[in-house]
Amino acid sequence: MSVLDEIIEGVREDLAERQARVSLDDLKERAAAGPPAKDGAAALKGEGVRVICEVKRSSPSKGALAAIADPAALAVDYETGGASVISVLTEQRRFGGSLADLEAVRAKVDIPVLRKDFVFSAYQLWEARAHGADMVLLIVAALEQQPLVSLIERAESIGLTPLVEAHDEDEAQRALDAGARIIGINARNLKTLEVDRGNFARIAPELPAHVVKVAESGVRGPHDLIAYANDGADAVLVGESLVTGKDPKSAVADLVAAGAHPALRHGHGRG
Ligand SMILES: O=P(O)(O)OC[C@@H](O)[C@@H](O)c1c[nH]c2ccccc12
Repeated sequence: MSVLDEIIEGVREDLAERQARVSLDDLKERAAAGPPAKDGAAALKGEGVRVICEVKRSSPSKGALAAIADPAALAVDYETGGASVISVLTEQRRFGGSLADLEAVRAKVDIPVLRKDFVFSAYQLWEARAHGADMVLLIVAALEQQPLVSLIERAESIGLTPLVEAHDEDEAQRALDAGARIIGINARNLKTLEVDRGNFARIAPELPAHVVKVAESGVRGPHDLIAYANDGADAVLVGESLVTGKDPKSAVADLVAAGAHPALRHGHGRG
């Protein structure tokens, strides 16, 4: 069994427990009572390279990364540093996250918030919306094509902007076929946990211009952002280097400054 399969098995068990406690109708009511979702796509477009900052306590590859007693305070630091979107891991067993984290972050920031989890059901989309998410991650490697198509459509119909994650050419093609408008290329293979920063450079140039391209994982600092920018990234998604660093606010500011550099404008350094 791959790491991804193991994670999904745990997610299924935890989901069954929540589904037994909270009805879909309850979630829909909560979602309707809250403010409408913010436009995640708009937040990632425009000049320069945008930075998505992640609240991440642990990971299957590295174990514990940071305690993060106050995820909302960290998210405020990210926002103050210039983040465009906050990603909140809600998977409990391997990443140490929760829906409570998502809700706490949502309450304190104004920028769009992404629910980062292993989503395979409409129930999880409603959970995301009910707890304040504006965006949701959908992982191609974890989904058959038909569910992927349905989840993208369903997410959009309830106001969530899907970020569709691929890690190789085939998955990127499946994401495109499924109608994804924002595609994340993960440097990490979720089945083996190996990181290959070359993934993005291989795949991104093949994607149509209208697709928002997000480089995910392995960004250690501004030099990695600039490399991704030169390969056509519209945004980067950063977790570990921010939560393990001393000063997340200034680390984000350094990334944002690198991403806003005039040399990267107009085709991100290729024009
Ligand atoms: O911590 P990093 O290397 O900066 O990576 C962040 C993010 O890309 C990573 O957490 C991630 C990318 N895709 C995922 C899917 C599920 C869980 C986590 C992820």
